[in-house]
Amino acid sequence: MSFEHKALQLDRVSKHYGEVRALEDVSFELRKGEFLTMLGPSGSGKTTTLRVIAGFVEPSSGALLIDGRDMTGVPPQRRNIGMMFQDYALFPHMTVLENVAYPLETRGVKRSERESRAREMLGIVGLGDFAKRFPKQMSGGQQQRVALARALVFHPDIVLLDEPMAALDKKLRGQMQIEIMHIARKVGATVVSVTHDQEEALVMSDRIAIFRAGKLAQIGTPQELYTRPNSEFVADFIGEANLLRGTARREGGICRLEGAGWRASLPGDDPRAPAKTAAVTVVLRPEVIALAAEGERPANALTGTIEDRIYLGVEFRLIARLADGSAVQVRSRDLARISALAQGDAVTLCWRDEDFVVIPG
Ligand SMILES: Nc1ncnc2c1ncn2[C@@H]1O[C@H](COP(=O)(O)OP(=O)(O)OP(=O)(O)O)[C@@H](O)[C@H]1O
Repeated sequence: MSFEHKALQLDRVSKHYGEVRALEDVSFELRKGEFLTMLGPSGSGKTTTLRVIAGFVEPSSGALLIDGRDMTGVPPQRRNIGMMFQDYALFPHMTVLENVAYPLETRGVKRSERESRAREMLGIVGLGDFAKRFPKQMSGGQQQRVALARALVFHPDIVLLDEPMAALDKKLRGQMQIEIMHIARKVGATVVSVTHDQEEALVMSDRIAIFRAGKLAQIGTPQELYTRPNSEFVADFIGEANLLRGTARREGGICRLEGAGWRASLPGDDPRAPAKTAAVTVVLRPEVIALAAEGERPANALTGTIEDRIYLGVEFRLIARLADGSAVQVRSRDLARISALAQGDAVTLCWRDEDFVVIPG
């Protein structure tokens, strides 16, 4: 067994402001070098979690450990944490090099070493030639990389990013997401980021933590959250999801699932199969649904009528209306067959056993 410390551990952390439960029993751990993004609706507890880690907010209960050390009572300046916030607030009267060297100065590193380390970090963020400039002579993306260099230069245990891309335009944001991820990986930084941007979370993160009303709804790799969401909330929050309501019941060794206009089945020993008759919601991503072949009677199927068919170049978006009036979204590259369909046509759609998620209720 390895005794290496986790870079970060939150153990049942809660934060209450009077009646407001900003955080409730939040627990997770990060390995060294891991990149975690916190995602969730406004007011769900992301910023509070970031502040608890930084030490600006003391938890009401629970424990926070950084590199195995309990942080209770340790003030922010005594935690070895780098931060890059929305307004990355570079010092306007200092050169780029002085900005990056600043955290080393406050930590008592001597001048010659400060300068060489700041230069090295500027090289890593691709700004080796900009040391003598002032922030206002740099573009938004460059300024942001200076801020990142400043957050990383003192080899922090953890780097906190709060909406790091919010001030950038969409195109630059996409580039910077990849760049920041690469730089963090290169220096082996353990990163906790907060964003409202789902795509940003998917692009940058080793794992994503989804928050809902102060609680951790689910934490996992982007693929795990997308393919195995544990709730309707997570299914809806990451990507698009069709939610089919129905009932599951046992029939011999098989679990049959059924609702208005759809049916599916699972082997009885499949972990997704409920043990006894229960209300269920089936989650189907639009791209796992296909048109059934002529005359086929698939085990996992839904029948409906075509309501709309939208051509998007590489694929079609199909909207089918089920018997109970609910709509199902399909994304398909079966261009030839879908082109032949018209509004109001009856269709049978199908999907593979491994491509659906069953959620109780
Ligand atoms: N100092 C405070 N006093 C009282 N309530 C607070 C305080 N700080 C946060 N809260 C409340 O705690 C809850 C969680 O807030 P938090 O800022 O962590 O959410 P968030 O997920 O970061 O939201 P956003 O995406 O809008 O930034 C909210 O209901 C908020 O109003």
